[in-house]
Amino acid sequence: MLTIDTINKQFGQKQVLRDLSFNVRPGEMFGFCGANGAGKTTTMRIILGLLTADSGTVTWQDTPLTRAVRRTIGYMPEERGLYPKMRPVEQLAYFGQLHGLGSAQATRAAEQWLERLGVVMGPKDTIDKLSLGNQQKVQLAAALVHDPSILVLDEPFSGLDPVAVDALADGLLEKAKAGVPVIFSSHQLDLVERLCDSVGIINGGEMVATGTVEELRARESRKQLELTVTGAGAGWAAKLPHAIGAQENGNRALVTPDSPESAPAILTAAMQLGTVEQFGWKTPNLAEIFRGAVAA
Ligand SMILES: Nc1ncnc2c1ncn2[C@@H]1O[C@H](COP(=O)(O)OP(=O)(O)OP(=O)(O)O)[C@@H](O)[C@H]1O
Repeated sequence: MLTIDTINKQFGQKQVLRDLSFNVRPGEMFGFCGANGAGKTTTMRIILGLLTADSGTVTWQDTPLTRAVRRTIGYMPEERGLYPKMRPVEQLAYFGQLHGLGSAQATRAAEQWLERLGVVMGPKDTIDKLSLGNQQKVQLAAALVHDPSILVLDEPFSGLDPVAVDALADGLLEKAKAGVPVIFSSHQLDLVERLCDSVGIINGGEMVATGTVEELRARESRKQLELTVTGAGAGWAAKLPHAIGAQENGNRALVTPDSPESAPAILTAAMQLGTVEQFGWKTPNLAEIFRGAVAA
């Protein structure tokens, strides 16, 4: 298991990470979410050993990460670092060899990942001739080419077209299935919700929520009621008792009760206003869970 335990990091006077902890098991996809500047990249750099934490530890299988283990991590940095005048296959094969692959094996892996991620290029194109999205795919291939034992990817999906998103998602799921722990940061919460076994939400350098999407959902559930009421007339939702918030949209409304126990009273009142077609707790999606967690 990859364990990030009580990490703290300060830049100058600014505390950027505060007692940050989370685990990622072999084979687990961990979605790392947080607003801009929340501390995701800093955390990933500490995992990679590119930055040193002021306190706290990063361990893999209960042992502090050595240089040798860190060499087996597939890392996609936020700032992309490719050699613009190299051809993608040469670049990737070079990275593969730096990580210990033989020359033929590295070239074969490079070609496979370029094809798999659908990099569109001419046979002689150097990296600077590729579109930004295709350069991004080459950068991703660089993290994957050496068959990493851990994957740490900083916003790997940003800027990719939907076909490339699916190709990368398949590639990551395959790695996870093979037992690799995969951490990726993303602002695309629908994608995180679809792909990840577990999620961490960081806010101001603190982990404010971790768990499976289902666990986070359970914590956020029973907060909003969804109602459909016909024949009640405009402004009906505002007339409901025990509501501290109501968004009405025609026959439908989202109502925030003052407490979960107020739901029956709200239902009774709605039945007096019109015909209740539908009534129940709203299932929050990850974006709503995220907003709730960072606002708390
Ligand atoms: N080298 C540095 N020196 C000073 N401050 C830094 C440095 N690196 C990051 N920071 C600050 O640390 C905080 C966390 O930044 P970080 O890049 O980790 O956030 P992030 O969650 O990855 O954001 P984003 O989603 O925008 O990429 C920010 O306030 C940033 O300005």
